[in-house]
This record gives sequence, C-alpha cells and structure tokens, in this order.
Amino acid sequence: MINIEQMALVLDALPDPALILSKSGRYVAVFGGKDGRYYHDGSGLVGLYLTDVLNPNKTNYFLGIIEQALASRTLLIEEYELSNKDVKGLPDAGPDKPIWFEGRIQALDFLVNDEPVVLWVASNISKRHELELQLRQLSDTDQLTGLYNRRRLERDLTFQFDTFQRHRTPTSILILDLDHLKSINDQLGHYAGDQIIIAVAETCRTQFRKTDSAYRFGGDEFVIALPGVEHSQAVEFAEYLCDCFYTELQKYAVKDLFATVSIGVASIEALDTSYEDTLKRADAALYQAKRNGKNRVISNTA
Ligand SMILES: Nc1nc2c(ncn2[C@@H]2O[C@H](COP(=O)(O)OP(=O)(O)OP(=O)(O)O)[C@@H](O)[C@H]2O)c(=O)[nH]1
Repeated sequence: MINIEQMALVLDALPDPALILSKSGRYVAVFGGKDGRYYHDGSGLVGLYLTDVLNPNKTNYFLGIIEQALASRTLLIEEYELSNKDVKGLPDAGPDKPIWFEGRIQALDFLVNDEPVVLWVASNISKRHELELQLRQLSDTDQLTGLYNRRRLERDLTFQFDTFQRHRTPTSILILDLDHLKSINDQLGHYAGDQIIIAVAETCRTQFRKTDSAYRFGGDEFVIALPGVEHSQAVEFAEYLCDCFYTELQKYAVKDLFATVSIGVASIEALDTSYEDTLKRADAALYQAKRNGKNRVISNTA
C-alpha cells in the first residue's frame, strides 16, 4: 500500500490538472497538470475564485456546470474552449487560438469549509478538436469546387425547413444546371469543363451574402440556399446571378461555344412536408427553364 505522503506525490504527478472547486467557485486545491506541453503550473490559483480569474460569461458557465455536477452526483463530461478573452488581465485578441478542453466533473462526498465540492479534471483536446473540424470540413465539401456537398445540403435544408415550421422564417432555394457542358467536354476536353464548374462556384462565392450557401448537387448541378429570403427577392437574385454567370462564363468561350446557366427557383411553403418538396418544385422549374431555351430563370410556387 502507498502512504498518504506518497498519495500526494501521485496526485501531483498526474499529467492532466485535477482541480477541487467549491460550489461558490473557489479553487480549493490543484493537483497534477505535469504535462508541460499543455499546462502551466496552476498552483497559484488555490484560494482564488473563478471570478478572480475568468470573465463573467465563463465564470457563469463553470458555476453552472459545478451546480449540475453537485445536483446529479454523476460524472459530467463537458467540452469547452478557453481563449485570451475569457481570462482576466489578458489582451482580448491574442495570436493564440482558443484552447479546447474536455472537463470530467464529479461531485465529491465531503465538504470543504462547509461547502460542497467537485473534482474537475481538465484535458487539453485542442489537437483532437482541430482534427475533428478538419474531418467535418472534408466530409462536407466537394473536392473540385470547395463548395458544400449534397450531404451538407441535406443537413442545412432540414434545419431551414424546421426553422420555417417553427417561426415561418422564409427560405428560398435555387437549383442551377450548366447548359452545354457536354459539348464543351466533348469538344474542348474534360479539363475545360472542370474550369467552367469551378468558375460557377467562384461566381457564387463573390456574389453571396454571409448567410447564403452554395452546394454542388451533382455533376453540373448546384443548389443555392437563401435563408431569410422571400420568393420574389429570390427570383430577383436568381436573375441577377444568371447574368453574372453569363458574363463570367463568356470569358471561357471558344468561338461560339460557351456555357450558360439555367435556374429554377422555389421557396419553402406551408404545404411542404419536407425540404424535398421545395427542392422538387425548384427542379421542375429548372426543367421548364431548359425547355424554354436555357440561360434563364423560372420560378415555381406551390
Ligand atoms: N468536366 C466535367 N464535366 C462533368 C462533371 N460532372 C459532370 N460533367 C458532365 O456534365 C454533363 C452533364 O450532362 P447534361 O446536363 O446532359 O449536359 P449539358 O450539355 O449541360 O446539357 P443541358 O443541361 O441540356 O444543357 C455530362 O457531359 C457530364 O459528363 C465534372 O466534374 N467535370
């Protein structure tokens, strides 16, 4: 068996910091944190309160978690970030990225100075978090254009549809399909076709507001989601975009061979049962735009 002095040394040798925090946010004790790659010495915190160290938002967040752990008596696992702006006395905008932590918080079965206390073990998970972000980004993105892919479209439109159902916030959808891409591929090669697809993506990026999103839906098909945009405004925007594409794609013209874009527009309506109903209407409008001669916008209401 190890004795009590050895136990103190064991606690001190822990790679991750293990804090004892009281209900009112006092740092009662700090153990471990010996992995110098991630942690500074935290012993200076003992006796201070969260509010001495952290700004009000973060203090309240930590106090809330402590409260929750004390009430539930179960192990809580929380991911959170700490950046310069959260810590008192540091400049708001530092060069450092926020540090991400996984906190494991457990109520302890004793009081300190008549106060309930929790054990809070904090592990630096910044690398894992960064990797997760990169993976998510990769799995959501089309490789050729850098636009979002169909998988991300399904997620975003499901969210917009739910928002519409709850708050009646409008969302309009544009479906775009390149005209004449097959002839360009056949006559000028697949690389030339790729450049046209990339130019469409680039035009979207330069014309968009922050809330607009473009997705590569299939080979030469794109979807644009316009949250907060009513149908009539969406049609106006589609007309404007159609002209932008025309001007932009002319730059890739070889003799009289150049691509244009046909667009179908629809908006989420009260009768729609899912975003797919809206998408179908936009697709029907696109089909009509193709039949009416391409390089044009057709809108569809329920
Ligand atoms: N270069 C290139 N071509 C692609 C890509 N994905 C799909 N395509 C081509 O896009 C064309 C799409 O077919 P269609 O829509 O029938 O061709 P289109 O000439 O645009 O016909 P319309 O839509 O009727 O104007 C096919 O020739 C595909 O091979 C891609 O990533 N790169």
